[in-house]
Amino acid sequence: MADILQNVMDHAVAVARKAGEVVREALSDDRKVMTKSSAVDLVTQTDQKVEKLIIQSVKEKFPQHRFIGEESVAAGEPSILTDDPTWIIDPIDGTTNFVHAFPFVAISIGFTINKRVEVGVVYSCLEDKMFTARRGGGAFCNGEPLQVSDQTDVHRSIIATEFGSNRDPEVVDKIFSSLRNILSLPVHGVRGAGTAAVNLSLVASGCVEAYYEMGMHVWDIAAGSLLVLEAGGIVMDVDGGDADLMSRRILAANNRSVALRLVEQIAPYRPDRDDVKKISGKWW
Ligand SMILES: O=P([O-])([O-])O[C@@H]1[C@H](O)[C@H](O)[C@@H](O)[C@H](O)[C@H]1O
Ligand SMILES: [Mg+2]
Ligand SMILES: [Mg+2]
Repeated sequence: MADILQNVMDHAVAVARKAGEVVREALSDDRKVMTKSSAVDLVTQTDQKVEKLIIQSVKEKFPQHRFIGEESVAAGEPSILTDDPTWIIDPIDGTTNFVHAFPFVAISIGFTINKRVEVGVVYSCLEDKMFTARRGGGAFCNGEPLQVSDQTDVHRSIIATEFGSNRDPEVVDKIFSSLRNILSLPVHGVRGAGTAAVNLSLVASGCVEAYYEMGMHVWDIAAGSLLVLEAGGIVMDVDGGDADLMSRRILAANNRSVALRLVEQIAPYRPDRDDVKKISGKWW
């Protein structure tokens, strides 16, 4: 098992680096923008090209492994997590940033066995930061070990979150209700990098104390959640319950005391799960 996981890690890092090159080059091209679940859920040909590149390369090396890839799911592939070895891929996390050349864009690759993330690689390709984690083996950025912040007081914390791409009025109300509660605690600040994977790497790096979101997908958080755990942090549901990769809800924090103060402030809602087939023939 140990050797397999090392091979997986090495391959994930190599292919993420290659994908990052493609993304960086594409920044100088015209970016034709298409939409998916809503008018602000963007996708480009580069997202699709990079996902193909990653899946093809992994298939050659690990022909038995399964995949859950953001753009494959958008094209109709199922998004079901099984006990089999599975690569969970977000070819461009931060597509809106990519479209606008806002400088945080990541390739996120998580690898699960028995539905548990064993390897996580987040390549923040415009910063050239390669974040890596193996379960039980620590978290690293460009080879340097990561450690979450030791702040226990939420009032002295920075909290990361995102607005996502769901503009239903009830969802927007919940987002603002959580934000108002958290800002008024008060906290030192609220930030959002525009990519869930980078937000998680910021928690792992100790630059922000926590990140929460509802509505993101398993490919946004699979790799980054392991970074946080391996840097000494915790990952849970936004209501304080157990984390569930497919629930589209996450609260990742440096420690339990900060996390539980946030649980009290977050107005929760339940997006459709990643593993629930909503419309026949389409997995959203
Ligand atoms: O679409 P994408 O750019 O891969 O991923 C999105 C980003 O992570 C964004 O920060 C988050 O708010 C969304 O929920 C994600 O879907
Ligand atoms: Mg994403
Ligand atoms: Mg993406």
